Amino acid sequence: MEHPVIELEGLTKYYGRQKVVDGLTLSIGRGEIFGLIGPNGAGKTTTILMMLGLSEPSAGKATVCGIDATRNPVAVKRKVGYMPDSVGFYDNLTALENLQLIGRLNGIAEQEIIGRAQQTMELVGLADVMHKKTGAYSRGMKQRLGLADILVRGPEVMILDEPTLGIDPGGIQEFLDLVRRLSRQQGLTVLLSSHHLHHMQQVCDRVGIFVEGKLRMEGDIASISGKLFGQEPCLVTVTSRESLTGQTSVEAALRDLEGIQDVTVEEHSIGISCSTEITPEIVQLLVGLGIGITGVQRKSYGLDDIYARFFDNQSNKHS
Ligand SMILES: Nc1ncnc2c1ncn2[C@@H]1O[C@H](COP(=O)(O)OP(=O)(O)OP(=O)(O)O)[C@@H](O)[C@H]1O
Repeated sequence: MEHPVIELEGLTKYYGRQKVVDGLTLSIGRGEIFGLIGPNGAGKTTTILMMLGLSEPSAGKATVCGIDATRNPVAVKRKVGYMPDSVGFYDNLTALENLQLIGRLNGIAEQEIIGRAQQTMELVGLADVMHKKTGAYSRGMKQRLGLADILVRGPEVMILDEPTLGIDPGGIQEFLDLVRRLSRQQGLTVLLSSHHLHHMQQVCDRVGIFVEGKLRMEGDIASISGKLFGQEPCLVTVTSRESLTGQTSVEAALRDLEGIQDVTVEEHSIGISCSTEITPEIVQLLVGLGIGITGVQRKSYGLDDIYARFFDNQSNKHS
């Protein structure tokens, strides 16, 4: 990577004798959305705190926007907006007043504050409720206000720790869409931490799987999936309107296709495993045989499979 915005080199943290982060090396590029994925206690928050200069590494280095976070935490703070897993605001002030206060505390010129706060509320989709007291805000609204809190300071990097915690499913989708839109619009680099695989899959350009303080694997979902499941057969399931019971010619014809490994015919479905992607050939053949196809499904491997496979390997190693 040419000019990484976040660069971690051998980052290590001990708490007493417990090694919580273990030689973490990682680069994140400008405008990238990166997901640090790991179970509770993996060391995500500790890593984030070291990136912000709020916790001192036992070894290694965290550089953000070219600044050593440990040596110069104040300069890093100017470049990075951080949203902890629970965001606090003054409940008896309106959202706009809260945001103005944040602007003031961050040294934004008084004549600029109101305009900038209002503009930011529009950006995060809270313009119509900005005069409401934050005590009456839902968790999802507070998370949006958390983004506004970051954006009003004009950062280059956003670090969001478990941002989807406690938001309802519809709210999560909207929140993640918003993060992605903001990142793309403003060229913001985003680091999210989470143990919610599906959420990260929706928003991240690249993810790192982080377990027991170690980065076990990183890349985009497709490349991780390729590494883990590249040798796996393709699994295709075709469902039919008519009963396939006793139609031995269908099975025989499928078995003659190149790349077929196995065929299982049931009453209204055929399960096919193949060594390469030949779904179109399968469909063509079945249509040619006059089968009334009602559905075709190809198993694809997502983050859940990656995670499950990864932990399966882990538990095999430990057993
Ligand atoms: N200040 C501290 N002193 C001692 N141990 C700590 C401290 N902070 C964290 N730990 C321990 O370090 C490990 C990693 O914690 P960390 O909070 O970084 O994990 P995490 O991946 O963010 O998990 P979670 O999702 O639960 O927040 C845990 O075992 C935790 O108990």
